Amino acid sequence: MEKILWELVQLVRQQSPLVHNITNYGVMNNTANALLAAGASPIMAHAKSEIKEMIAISHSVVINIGTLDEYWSESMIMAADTAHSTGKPWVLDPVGAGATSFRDEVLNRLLPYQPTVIRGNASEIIALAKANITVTKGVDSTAKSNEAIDAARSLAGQYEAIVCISGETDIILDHQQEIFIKNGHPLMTKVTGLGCSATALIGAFIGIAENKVLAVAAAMAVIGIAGELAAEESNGPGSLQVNLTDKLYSITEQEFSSRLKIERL
Ligand SMILES: Nc1ncnc2c1ncn2[C@@H]1O[C@H](COP(=O)(O)OP(=O)(O)OP(=O)(O)O)[C@@H](O)[C@H]1O
Ligand SMILES: Cc1ncsc1CCO
Ligand SMILES: [Mg+2]
Repeated sequence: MEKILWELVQLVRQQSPLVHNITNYGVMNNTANALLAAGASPIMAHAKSEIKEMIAISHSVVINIGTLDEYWSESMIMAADTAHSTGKPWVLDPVGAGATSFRDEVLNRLLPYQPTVIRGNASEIIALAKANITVTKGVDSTAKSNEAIDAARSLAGQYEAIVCISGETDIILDHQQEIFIKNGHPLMTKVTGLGCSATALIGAFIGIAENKVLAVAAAMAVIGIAGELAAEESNGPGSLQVNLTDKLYSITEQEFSSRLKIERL
């Protein structure tokens, strides 16, 4: 497994996929830098007048609703529609799902365009499944991670999507398989938008890999391991952000393979 995932890390470096991002103001810069450091080529663009042409030349699309507004939500829906109808892989980051009815309405309009991947933290994945009125399965008040897995399974089944729940353990699943990755560092939660960077990296990996589940696993593994390596050299969140970008750029096969903590069911 290390070998296959490492080959995907190398493939992103060699092929430098163009990743079209409609993402949020909070993370636009660090997300673009994470993509560049990993070897991909980012383009941040949200004007409705250029969405279709931009998607035509891109390998994949990232839609992140972090700083949603009325104009951007229309761009996102147009982008999701275009990606879906032209067969471009796309990833949805449902930032703040469940926080407001506006977010939930926009998410419910995006989901029918069948994201290739949905990546959120546990509470976002739970909220997304709850907000989705066509989901018949209720969400039990059991332990949080189990609840997120049920929500993720439900979303994966309904939209034929791969769902990734990030956190201490990253869980990646589709209707057939579940992968658990236990890399990363708690300090990563003190830097804004590392989840958004993870989503953007997923965009890069699904843009070039045939096997989309392994693509998501490779993206989550590389950011988790880069985060661990970076945390060991950092004094706090500020230096972690900088060191993590450097590690995404410089990570070696030896570092990747010796640290990877993965389980596949
Ligand atoms: N407690 C933890 N221990 C180790 N790694 C963690 C922990 N929490 C998060 N991570 C890692 O941090 C990265 C971001 O995941 P997180 O779940 O914090 O995203 P998020 O909540 O969407 O963040 P944001 O909204 O700020 O972008 C992932 O690579 C994840 O594996
Ligand atoms: C802090 C913040 N607010 C909206 S988006 C964002 C970045 C983390 O998702
Ligand atoms: Mg997030």
